Amino acid sequence: MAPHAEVGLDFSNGNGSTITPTNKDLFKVNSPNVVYTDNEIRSKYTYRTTLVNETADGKFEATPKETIYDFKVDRKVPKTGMMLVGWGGNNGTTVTAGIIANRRGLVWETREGPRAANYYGSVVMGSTVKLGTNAKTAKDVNIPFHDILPMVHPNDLVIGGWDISGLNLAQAMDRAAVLEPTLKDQVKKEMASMVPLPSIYYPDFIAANQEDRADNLIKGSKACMEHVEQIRKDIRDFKTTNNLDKVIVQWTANTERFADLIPGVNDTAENLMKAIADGHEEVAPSTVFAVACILEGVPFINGSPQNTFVPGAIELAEKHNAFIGGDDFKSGQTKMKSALVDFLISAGIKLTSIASYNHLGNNDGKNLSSQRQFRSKEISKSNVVDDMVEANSVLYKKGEHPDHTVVIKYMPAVGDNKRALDEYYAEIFMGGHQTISIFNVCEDSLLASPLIIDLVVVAEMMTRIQWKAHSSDGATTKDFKNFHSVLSILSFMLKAPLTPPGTPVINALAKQRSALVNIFKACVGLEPENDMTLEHKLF
Ligand SMILES: NC(=O)c1ccc[n+]([C@@H]2O[C@H](COP(=O)([O-])OP(=O)(O)OC[C@H]3O[C@@H](n4cnc5c(N)ncnc54)[C@H](O)[C@@H]3O)[C@@H](O)[C@H]2O)c1
Ligand SMILES: O=P([O-])([O-])O[C@@H]1[C@@H](O)[C@H](O)[C@@H](O)[C@H](O)[C@@H]1O
Repeated sequence: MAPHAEVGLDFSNGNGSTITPTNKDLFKVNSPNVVYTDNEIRSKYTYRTTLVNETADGKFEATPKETIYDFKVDRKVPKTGMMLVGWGGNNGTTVTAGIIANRRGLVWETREGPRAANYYGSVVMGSTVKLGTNAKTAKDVNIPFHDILPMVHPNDLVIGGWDISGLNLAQAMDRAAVLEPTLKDQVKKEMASMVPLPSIYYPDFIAANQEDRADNLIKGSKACMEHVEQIRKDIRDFKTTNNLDKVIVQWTANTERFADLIPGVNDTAENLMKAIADGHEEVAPSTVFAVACILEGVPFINGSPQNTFVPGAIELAEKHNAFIGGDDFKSGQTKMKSALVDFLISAGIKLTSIASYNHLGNNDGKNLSSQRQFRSKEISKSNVVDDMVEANSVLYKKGEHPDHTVVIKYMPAVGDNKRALDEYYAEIFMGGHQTISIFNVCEDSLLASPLIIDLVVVAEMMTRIQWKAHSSDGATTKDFKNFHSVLSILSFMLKAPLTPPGTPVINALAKQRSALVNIFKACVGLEPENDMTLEHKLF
């Protein structure tokens, strides 16, 4: 019997043998539940959970549950384009220069001596995951995250995008004042040839202080179908010109004010499309970009905190089986918060207040100096503790939560080098208190740029993973399906993770990373990392 027939994965390359992984794969899973061919990795994965029922006397009954999934991964790594909205900004210019520097293996002089290009801060390119334990030594074997599945390499990304400012990327990089001159000198020729496409500009959605850079515009100051169609054409032209297989679009433009949620305007896909056609004032530029990408079948990720994905946009994505993700890159202060709060509360320490202040002097800070744009950021920076607090009914009564204040001030002098000051105040054993004070200098764009890379690489990978479930009688649904349109798997990189409607939001950083790693491991038939290490305890 073919080694895999017994698990319903009888899959050969037509001449009766199953092709093993090519030598470019760092590892091969040796399992009857995993089949490799030239084009695909197929796995059969048993997902184990526990269903809990509350009994009449207020106790719980826990019942283990097993669901078997088939996963299919397309192994062909596509030629991929990354189009950034706000390409001429601090993040856009920095991530572009960073990828060029890595692609060319650049080294540049600094006061502390030579520095070489790297992808530090990228979970995909800079972290490792545990593959298993060495059969002989029983020591952990850890491999680069990027090698778990056949992912796009950032060096191969073709980069483009839009900006309301017409500066070329070299001029914009100088304006951003993020990178060392000795590095800029080595990439500026290539970046000078990069010019952002004109974009849509609806003044009421970003701070008035942004108007002076708005000189590269598509005609029209409110939503219309012409804007949607122009953006779709831009994407198609970029794909054709660069002979791309895939394009992923990310919003790294300015933070917009929240859009009002209005029944009949943005509550359904149909109403949103009608609102755009009617030029409704409440449709934001970021939502127009999201709609254009959904209609074009291109994943769209929102790196800013505004509510781009109004209910109508989410419904439209679901209808078109298109991928969306967001919101708001989780780069410095909030990433620290989502780890520290998880540590304190899961250690049984009762966090009672969080004071979260920062000042920065880049254009993002300038835009956020306007109250309505700041409010978008205040929301995304404040909600990040909710799940951890609600999960601990020992420390917190229902509805009880720590005091939490977020302050952001614009101080031009410090530029992109944001100063974050946090105080965490907690109740500890027998009426004691613990005060944790953190001073965190975040070079904001150097922290955000690797997240832009992670979001593109993971989102693209998700377009090549499909699944189907085995029913209790062992039958499976006929066709493979995509993951849900809302890519909540991206949450590790985002402050306010967008999740499928009605599903829980997980902000705890360790849980977010665990979900990302273990879903990718499941796609090659590997068990989730559980850290029990029984092999080191039971002997
Ligand atoms: N650490 C970080 O840098 C960080 C972390 C989390 C979130 N963010 C968010 O990422 C976004 C970008 O940050 P940044 O520091 O690069 O800001 P930035 O102001 O330097 O860049 C934003 C760019 O967007 C352009 N722009 C504005 N409206 C546009 C539109 N409608 N179409 C196309 N371009 C438009 C601007 O001209 C500017 O070049 C902001 O929303 C910010 O809040 C940044
Ligand atoms: O990611 P993080 O460091 O918590 O949050 C940051 C804010 O503190 C900062 O003021 C803002 O300009 C950045 O866009 C970013 O959102």
